Amino acid sequence: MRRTMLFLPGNAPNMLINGDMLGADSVILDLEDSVDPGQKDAARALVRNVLNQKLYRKSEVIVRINPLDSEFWREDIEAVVPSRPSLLMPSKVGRAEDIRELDVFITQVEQKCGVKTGTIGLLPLLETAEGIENAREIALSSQRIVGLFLGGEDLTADLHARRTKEGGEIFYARSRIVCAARACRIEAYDTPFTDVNDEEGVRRDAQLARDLGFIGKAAISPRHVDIINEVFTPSEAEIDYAHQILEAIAEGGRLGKGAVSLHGKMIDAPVVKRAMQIVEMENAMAGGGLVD
Ligand SMILES: CC(=O)SCCNC(=O)CCNC(=O)[C@H](O)C(C)(C)COP(=O)(O)OP(=O)(O)OC[C@H]1O[C@@H](n2cnc3c(N)ncnc32)[C@H](O)[C@@H]1OP(=O)(O)O
Ligand SMILES: O=C([O-])CC(=O)C(=O)O
Ligand SMILES: [Mg+2]
Repeated sequence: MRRTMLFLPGNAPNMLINGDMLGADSVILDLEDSVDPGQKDAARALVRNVLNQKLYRKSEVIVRINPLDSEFWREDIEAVVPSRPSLLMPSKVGRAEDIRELDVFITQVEQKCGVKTGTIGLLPLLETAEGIENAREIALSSQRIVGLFLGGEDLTADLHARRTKEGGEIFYARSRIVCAARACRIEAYDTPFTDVNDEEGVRRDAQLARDLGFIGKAAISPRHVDIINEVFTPSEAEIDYAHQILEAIAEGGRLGKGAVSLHGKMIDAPVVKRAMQIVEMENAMAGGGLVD
């Protein structure tokens, strides 16, 4: 499960040291926008140390790298791939060709440092109008890709829109990313909510994302982690209802019915599919494992 993905600036040792204790399923060690251009070398060295020392035992480690039109991305990859993060998050991905170029370079670095080809996965960050429009082609551009990630802050700037807590300005992008990801049988992950102090706001924003089909969400503050985890974890009531649905349809099946009524609501194949998704999540939680 990647319910909560906590961003940590790659040049903030105090945050990096504590990052594994904050309850996030994944951490995203950032070499991009939270690191000043003059600090990129220092951040790479720090992130590599964190990876080599295996400071993260509970959270999956993802490294966000600089965009392909920057001078930094090759050095980012050379610095961290030998230390094998689970995933790289390329930022501001606009086109499938960007990912293909990146894939070739990652393969070269993997070969150079004796890492098996294809070990490093990719979670592209789509945060430009071009990236949103090309979401499906990007999703299909490399076997390394495990999901698509929405970056609402840069996207809003690129759209010349206004960022609101309600998120109307990114509604289309959210839906498009979920649809493109699911069309390619991968998952979609939502942008962070940036008001650190607004706990109700982050809860509402996470609920909206889950309703739309995202299976996890970024956080920029440890204060958002428990809330996001809760929203993306099926509640006991949801799990109980899912089991009731499976029992009701099994009983219907014995009577030769494909649609039955449960508490006045119609239960048929798509409702059963959704119930099975909840039960799968319940089982994944019980297993406690990370999934791709
Ligand atoms: C649009 C984008 O690109 S988002 C992704 C890039 N941005 C980031 O990575 C930013 C990550 N977050 C942060 O840097 C900070 O949380 C800020 C700047 C947003 C807010 O900073 P502050 O107001 O100082 O946070 P706050 O007072 O809530 O911090 C409380 C504690 O949590 C720690 N903390 C804050 N954010 C994080 C984090 N993301 N990860 C780990 N620890 C953190 C602080 O170090 C502090 O610890 P301390 O009490 O031991 O000193
Ligand atoms: O990675 C993210 O979700 C945050 C980000 O860069 C953005 O919103 O521009
Ligand atoms: Mg961004």
